[in-house]
Amino acid sequence: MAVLVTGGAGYIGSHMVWALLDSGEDVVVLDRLSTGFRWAVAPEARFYLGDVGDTEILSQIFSENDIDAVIHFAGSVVVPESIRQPLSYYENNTGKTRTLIAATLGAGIRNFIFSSTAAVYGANGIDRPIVESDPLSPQTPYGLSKLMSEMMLQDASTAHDLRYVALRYFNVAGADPELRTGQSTLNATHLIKAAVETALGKRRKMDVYGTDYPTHDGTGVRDFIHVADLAQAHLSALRYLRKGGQPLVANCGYGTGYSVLDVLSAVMEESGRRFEVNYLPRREGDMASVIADSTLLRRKLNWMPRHDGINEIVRTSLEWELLLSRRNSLSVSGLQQRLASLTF
Ligand SMILES: NC(=O)c1ccc[n+]([C@@H]2O[C@H](COP(=O)([O-])OP(=O)(O)OC[C@H]3O[C@@H](n4cnc5c(N)ncnc54)[C@H](O)[C@@H]3O)[C@@H](O)[C@H]2O)c1
Ligand SMILES: O=c1ccn([C@@H]2O[C@H](COP(=O)(O)OP(=O)(O)O[C@H]3O[C@H](CO)[C@H](O)[C@H](O)[C@H]3O)[C@@H](O)[C@H]2O)c(=O)[nH]1
Repeated sequence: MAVLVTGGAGYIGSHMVWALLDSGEDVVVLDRLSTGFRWAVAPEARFYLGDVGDTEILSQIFSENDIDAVIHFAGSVVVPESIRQPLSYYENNTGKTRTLIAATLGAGIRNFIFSSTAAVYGANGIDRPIVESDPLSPQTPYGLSKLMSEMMLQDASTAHDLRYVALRYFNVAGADPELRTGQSTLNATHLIKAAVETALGKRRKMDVYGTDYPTHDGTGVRDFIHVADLAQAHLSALRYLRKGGQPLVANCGYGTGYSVLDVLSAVMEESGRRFEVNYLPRREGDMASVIADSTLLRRKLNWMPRHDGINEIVRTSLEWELLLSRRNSLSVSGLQQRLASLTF
C-alpha cells in the first residue's frame, strides 16, 4: 500500500517523505509548489504537480496508486499573512481540506492524518502546558482555518468510515539530521529560520517582536519541536490508524519553553557569531507563552522524542542553512570552519 503526502515538497512534508521511505513505505506526493520545492522531494517518491483542491488530479492519484492513508500537510502557514488575507486562508486550508476529505472518502480510503496547530488554542488564558481538552480560542484566521478542518474531520469520521489523527504542532524547527532536507522556505517568518539566516549574514539584523510579555525575559516563549521527532509522531499515528485506532487529536511538543532571547543565544553560541538584534513592538496575533502537554501523544502513540533540546534543533537548522548557502555559492567560509570543527 502507498501513502499520499500532500504538501510533500514543503518543509515538514519533505521530512515526512524521507521518514516514510526510511521505514519502507511506498510514497506518493501531491504539491502545487507554491512554497515547496520539487528538489526537496525524495527521488523515490512518485510526484504529482497539482492542487489538493483539484478533484481531477485527486481521482487520478487515487486510481493510479494503491493508497491506504493520506497525510495532509498542504496549506498556507504564515500567521500574520492570514490576518491580511483571511479568505485565501479559509479557501486553501479549510475549503480544499474539505475537497480532499471528500475525495479520500470517495476512494474508500479510511486513514487520514492532519497537520493542525497550537494556534487553535489561541488566547485561552492558560498559564501552564496546554492539554488537548483546554479551551479552543483561535486568534487568527490561520488558527480558525485549521480548527474548522479538525471539526470537519470529526464530523466526517462520525458519519462515515474514516479514522483520523489530527496532530497539533507547536513550533516546528530543525532539519533532517542526515541533511537530506531542511527548511528552505523563501522569506520565512519563523524565528529559528530567521535567526540562522541572520547568523549566516543573509539578513542584516534580527527583529524581536515584543519585550514586555509576562515571561522570564519579556520575550515570547515557545515549545520548539524537532522536525525529525514530528515526522516520527506521524509514523506512529499511521501505525495506530492501520491497527484500527479511534480518532485522536494530540499535541506535538516537548513541554519545554524557550524565549525568543533564549533562542537567539543558542543560535549565537552554535554559530559562533554575534549579530544585531532589533527590538520592536509585539507582533499582531502573538501569544506570550505557548507550551505543549504531550502526555497523550506519548501514551496513545508511544512517541518518544529523540532530538529534544534547543541546541540540537538550532545546530541542525544552521547546518541546513549552511548547505543552502553553499548551494547558492554565498561566501560563508568563517562559519563553515566553525561548523566543520563541531561534532554533531
Ligand atoms: N511550520 C510550523 O511551525 C507549523 C506549525 C503548525 C502546523 N504547521 C502545519 O504543517 C503543514 C506544513 O507546514 P510547513 O511548515 O511544511 O509549510 P510549507 O509552506 O513549507 O509546506 C506547505 C506545502 O504545501 C504546498 N501547498 C500549499 N497549498 C497547496 C495546495 N492547495 N495544493 C497543493 N500543495 C499545496 C506548498 O507548495 C508547500 O510545499 C501546514 O499545514 C502547516 O499549517 C506548521
Ligand atoms: O523574526 C522573528 C520571528 C518570530 N519572532 C517571535 O518568535 C516567536 C515565534 O514566532 P514564529 O513566527 O516562529 O512562530 P509562531 O509561534 O508565530 O507560529 C508557529 O507556531 C504556531 C503554533 O503555535 C503555528 O502553527 C504557526 O504555523 C507557526 O508558524 C514569537 O514570539 C514571535 O514574535 C521574533 O521575535 N522575530
